[in-house]
Amino acid sequence: MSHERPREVRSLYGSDAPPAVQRASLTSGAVPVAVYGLGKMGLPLAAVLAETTGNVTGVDIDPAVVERVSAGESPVDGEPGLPELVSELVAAGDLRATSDPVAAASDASVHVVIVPTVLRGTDPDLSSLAAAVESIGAGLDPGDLVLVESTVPPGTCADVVEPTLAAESGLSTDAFGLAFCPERTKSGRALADIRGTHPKIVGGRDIESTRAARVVYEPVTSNDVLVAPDVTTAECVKVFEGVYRDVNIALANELARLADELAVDVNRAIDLANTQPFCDIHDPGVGVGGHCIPYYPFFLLSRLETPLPLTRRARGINDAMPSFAARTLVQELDERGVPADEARVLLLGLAYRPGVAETRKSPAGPLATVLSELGTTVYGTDPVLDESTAGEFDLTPVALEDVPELDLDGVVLVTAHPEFDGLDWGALEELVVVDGRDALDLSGTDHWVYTIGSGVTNG
Ligand SMILES: NC(=O)c1ccc[n+]([C@@H]2O[C@H](COP(=O)([O-])OP(=O)(O)OC[C@H]3O[C@@H](n4cnc5c(N)ncnc54)[C@H](O)[C@@H]3O)[C@@H](O)[C@H]2O)c1
Ligand SMILES: CC(=O)N[C@@H]1[C@@H](OP(=O)(O)OP(=O)(O)OC[C@H]2O[C@@H](n3ccc(=O)[nH]c3=O)[C@H](O)[C@@H]2O)O[C@H](CO)[C@@H](O)[C@@H]1O
Repeated sequence: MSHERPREVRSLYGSDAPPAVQRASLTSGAVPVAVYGLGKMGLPLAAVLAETTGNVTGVDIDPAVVERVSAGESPVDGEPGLPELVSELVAAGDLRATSDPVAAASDASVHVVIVPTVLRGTDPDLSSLAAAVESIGAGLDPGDLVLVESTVPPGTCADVVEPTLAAESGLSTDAFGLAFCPERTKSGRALADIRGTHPKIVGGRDIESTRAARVVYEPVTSNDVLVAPDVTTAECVKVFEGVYRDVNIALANELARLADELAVDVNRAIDLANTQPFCDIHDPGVGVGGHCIPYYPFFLLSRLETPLPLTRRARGINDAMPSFAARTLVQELDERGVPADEARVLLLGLAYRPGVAETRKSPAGPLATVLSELGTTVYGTDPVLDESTAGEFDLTPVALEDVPELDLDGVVLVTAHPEFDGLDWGALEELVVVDGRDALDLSGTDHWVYTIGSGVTNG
């Protein structure tokens, strides 16, 4: 009896092999995959793709990242399961790393781009994306598929990625596939999110690109793969999610300002309003930080002619929250006879979100600056940051265990890390506290407490 070997394909775009053969080729490693960018999101993505296909080359321009991944180590901290997974995959030969993007691009037939788009001022800087795409173009073959996961301004795939790939490869645009497939992960949950917390969105430059992108992601996610009508719509999905969040939080912050005039606890009003299924007002707070939400509005604002007054105003409202917190603190200190230039104030939590060692756009930055400019002595403590990172701000970093030794007048809770639950507030001298996250219950202490959204909650 003769056993015919199942036909294998090496590339997916334009393949007329049966879907089962294409899927089996991907999951058996016959379709080589390259992932460009091995950062906080790129490495988890490369790992999940390697787990699915057994044949992934990760590319990074940082030689230290390549060296560590090649040694089976994870340079990314704070992602449960990632160190073990990288170690296993590298030992098995399923995941490799290189700093030679053109060699990786020549070997691979599926190329996944997950490099960052940062802002220069308020302008999106596409230089990392352009560099990665140029390298891919230099190694691009007919039948290859390029999948962009990096969040980008809508229009980037059509205006930048496709022409660059065509120019660098010398191929006509119908020889290769291109789809935008946004990363929908949250730091600290990357592996679980990539494996299927949310539906995966794919939007191809043409129907064939969308089809080929589905072949890649269907075995990766346990969730649905949803098709966007085109590549630019898929780009909008990710940016719109971020803008929605920013605008919604701005509404919450605006409503929070009513607490004093109306003498109501706006936080509780929001909680109760949200029991109606059509209402989902987010949480007011001391500000909106991180590497995503404060940036994405500018992916629209800086590139499009249509005025977007709501989006722009929301950014301004959220950016004004650190000053509001500082003003509230300084006013109360002043009423107690402690002028700003004699006050000693501690910022609790400098990272932008609990449990994530990231400080970009953290409200702690402007808060520390505003207070320092008033002559206040500012300290900061954060259990997830090392001293040099905490020292990036206009403040003196202190370890959490040394907080009781400080002779403080005021505290602002910026980020409610769970480690702060252990603070013995009763042992601290009477303080002015601004709770920027509706996270403290200091009833039973002598501290005067102003909670953003609730007003004076103790004192
Ligand atoms: N971090 C998140 O929570 C998150 C969530 C969703 C989406 N995203 C999106 O994912 C993308 C990547 O974000 P991240 O947090 O992983 O970034 P990161 O800053 O942690 O890592 C980026 C990596 O890319 C590398 N790099 C830069 N230019 C390169 C190039 N030309 N070729 C190869 N490697 C290059 C850098 O050396 C770095 O290791 C961004 O577009 C971001 O918007 C991030
Ligand atoms: C829906 C969601 O989870 N999206 C995530 C988001 O993740 P993130 O890590 O940026 O975290 P967020 O929770 O959005 O917080 C940002 C800042 O807003 C403050 N905030 C938050 C909620 C609120 O009601 N009131 C607030 O004031 C908070 O303190 C912090 O400073 O962006 C990623 C990249 O696109 C996404 O991938 C990821 O899905």
